[in-house]
Amino acid sequence: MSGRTYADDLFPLKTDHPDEHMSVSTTSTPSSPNSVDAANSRIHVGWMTTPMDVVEDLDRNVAPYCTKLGEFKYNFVVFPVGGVVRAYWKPVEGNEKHPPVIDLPDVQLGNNLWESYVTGKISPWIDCDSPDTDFAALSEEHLIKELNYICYLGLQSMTIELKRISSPKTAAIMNKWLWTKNSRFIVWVQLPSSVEICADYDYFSSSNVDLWTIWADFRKQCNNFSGVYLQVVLTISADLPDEFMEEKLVNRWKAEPLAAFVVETSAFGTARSGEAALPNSHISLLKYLWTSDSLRLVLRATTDTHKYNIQIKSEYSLALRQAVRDVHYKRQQELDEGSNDSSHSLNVGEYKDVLQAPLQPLSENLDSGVYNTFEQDKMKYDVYEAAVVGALKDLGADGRKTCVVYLLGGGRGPIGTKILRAEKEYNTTFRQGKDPLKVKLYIVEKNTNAIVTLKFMNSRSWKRRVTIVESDMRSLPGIARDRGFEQPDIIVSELLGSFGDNELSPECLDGVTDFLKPTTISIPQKYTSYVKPIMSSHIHQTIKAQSIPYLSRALPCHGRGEPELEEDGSWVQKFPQGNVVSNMDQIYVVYLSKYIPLAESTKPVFSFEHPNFLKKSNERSEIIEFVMDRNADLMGFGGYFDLQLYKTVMLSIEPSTQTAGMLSWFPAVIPLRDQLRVAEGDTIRLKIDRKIDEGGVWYEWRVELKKPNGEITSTPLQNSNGESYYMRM
Ligand SMILES: C[S@@+](CC[C@H](N)C(=O)[O-])C[C@H]1O[C@@H](n2cnc3c(N)ncnc32)[C@H](O)[C@@H]1O
Repeated sequence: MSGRTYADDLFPLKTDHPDEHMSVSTTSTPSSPNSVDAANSRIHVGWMTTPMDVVEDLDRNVAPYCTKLGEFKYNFVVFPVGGVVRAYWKPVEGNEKHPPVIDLPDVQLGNNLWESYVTGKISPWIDCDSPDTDFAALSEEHLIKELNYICYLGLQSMTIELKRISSPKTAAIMNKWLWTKNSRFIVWVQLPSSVEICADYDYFSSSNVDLWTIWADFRKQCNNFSGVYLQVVLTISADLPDEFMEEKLVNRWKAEPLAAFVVETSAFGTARSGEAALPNSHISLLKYLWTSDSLRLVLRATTDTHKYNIQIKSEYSLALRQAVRDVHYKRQQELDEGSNDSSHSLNVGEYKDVLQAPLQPLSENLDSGVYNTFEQDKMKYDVYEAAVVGALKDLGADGRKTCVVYLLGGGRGPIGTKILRAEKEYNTTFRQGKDPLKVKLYIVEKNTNAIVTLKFMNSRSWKRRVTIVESDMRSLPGIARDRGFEQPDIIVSELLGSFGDNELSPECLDGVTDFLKPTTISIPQKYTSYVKPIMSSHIHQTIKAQSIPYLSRALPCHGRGEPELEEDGSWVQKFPQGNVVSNMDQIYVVYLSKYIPLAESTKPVFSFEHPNFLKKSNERSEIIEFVMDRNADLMGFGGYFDLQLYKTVMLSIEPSTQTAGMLSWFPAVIPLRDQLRVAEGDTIRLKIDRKIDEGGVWYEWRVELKKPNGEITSTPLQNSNGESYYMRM
């Protein structure tokens, strides 16, 4: 059995092209995982059929046509869905307009081949946004016909090329189709190669437009439909527009559902070897945006050289593969080399762009698996140990013999172990083994299940040195009085979420203030949250699209409401604000991948210092301002924090000071209900409040957008009264 299929015959990958290995980097051997052969099958290069290909009866000879393309190393084809005769019909001015009927017979290819090897192209003459209303109506009618024929053929993907800056009618048809049709295929929206070639381009009125805004408007007109089905394709011609040259503009495509690049043959020059080659600027662009090997490359002939120089077809496909074939491989190698122990034990890749609800360890007891995940982060605990050593050093300078330390919220005890190690480290380093300082350790934990582990640890690892207190720390002052506990010299805690205070560390630690000495040191001493504006239609859609299965309608959620018993006996959590609003008005934890920051640096939001002897309120209200430097869609804000454990000993997930190798906290995301279009020079102001009542804490936020002309608009207030995201005390 050869294992060959009909598809192998259709798109054979092996050729006898003698120059093949010359035109591809000579550094890899065929047996390496990144060899030419591996790249041929891993990187998909397609051929877009154009009028230059048209031969007699092509619409009925798709199979031999594809076989020929396969020999030139193309592994799919972008073919007019109604056939080439219809696709290249030209309406004649003033005449009755009757386009040729769809005539691309399905039985010439197996259904699986239509599915996997053919991307249907909408006939280029179709222009639903034409100012000629009759022609626009005709175009609408025929666009629907072609969409239906794509379904009939069972194609998995199709492409429609935008000819205009503004295509609201085309978008409306696609929007209705995407939202209402059962048969789903991926829609590739192919952008023009520059704004200037658009049919409705006007030098004066189009000055603020770029290719990204053409796409973003189209996506918005399709109500930001899921990027799994609505994707964008960039066209690369000989001249690259500025927005493909400037990094901050190019990187916006990393936040969009980019499907493919259509590279025109006019972009190719000739290498010294005499073969077709792309200019360096084009290669850099492709490399920069090649975020995954699942992206596709499509060759579009804009010249007819290939008719006379058949071999150039393989040169094009090889040059395209060569441009990107190392990118993903090298990136992976770099990641593997740069990763540390913690990242190996926690496979962070699995978490990319996955929404996680922030933990609420105060109101919900954590389980053993979650504690186990925390404990993989060696770095965090090492830094805690260093902070405790620092505090013992300062306190121990007076020669004292004991130091009373309380670990508040001990979990399964990893910081307890570090505190005892810090004692040893301090005695070895600063007391040279003489007059050792003894740490008297108390561990307070309210999770009754974790107490089982703490007691076990005490007998097995800590030689019963630790006093385990099963209690909410806010009751500690009373308990300590009743049981005669000593006041602490040091309190140590780790009650922090991705946005710093969002696991209610301030409220918990304030609860022990009455029990402290004026000299008690708190580790941490201070923490600050930070924000940075971000763009990501993927995360926006993911948050919006969350749904609650019927049987999960009463599971604990994060709003203020409690589940209610229905008349039919089922329980349900009601969201008077609606499910979508409730989704958007929450804070998430996300290992951000498909996003870009819209500012170079973060700005601080809320700070808390401990001990809070002055009993300062933990309510906060801040306005944080950023000036936008490009056209973009603001999706919301990335949230981060840093933690001053003791003096200069810090932990941080704030990007500029991030603790290397620490994985305990992924960034927080504070979303807006809708993506907000901003332009270069606009100012955005995040107005965010931290509010408190007797039952809990919540954030409320909105964004004010100020245009350079002074005009101000505001997004709706989110999470008013903690309806959607309420952190219970
Ligand atoms: C984020 S976990 C950290 C656990 C542990 N220190 C570690 O680093 O692995 C916070 C712990 O504090 C406990 N906790 C939270 N609020 C508390 C409170 N008010 N009183 C006592 N324990 C609390 C939780 O049950 C949880 O075990």
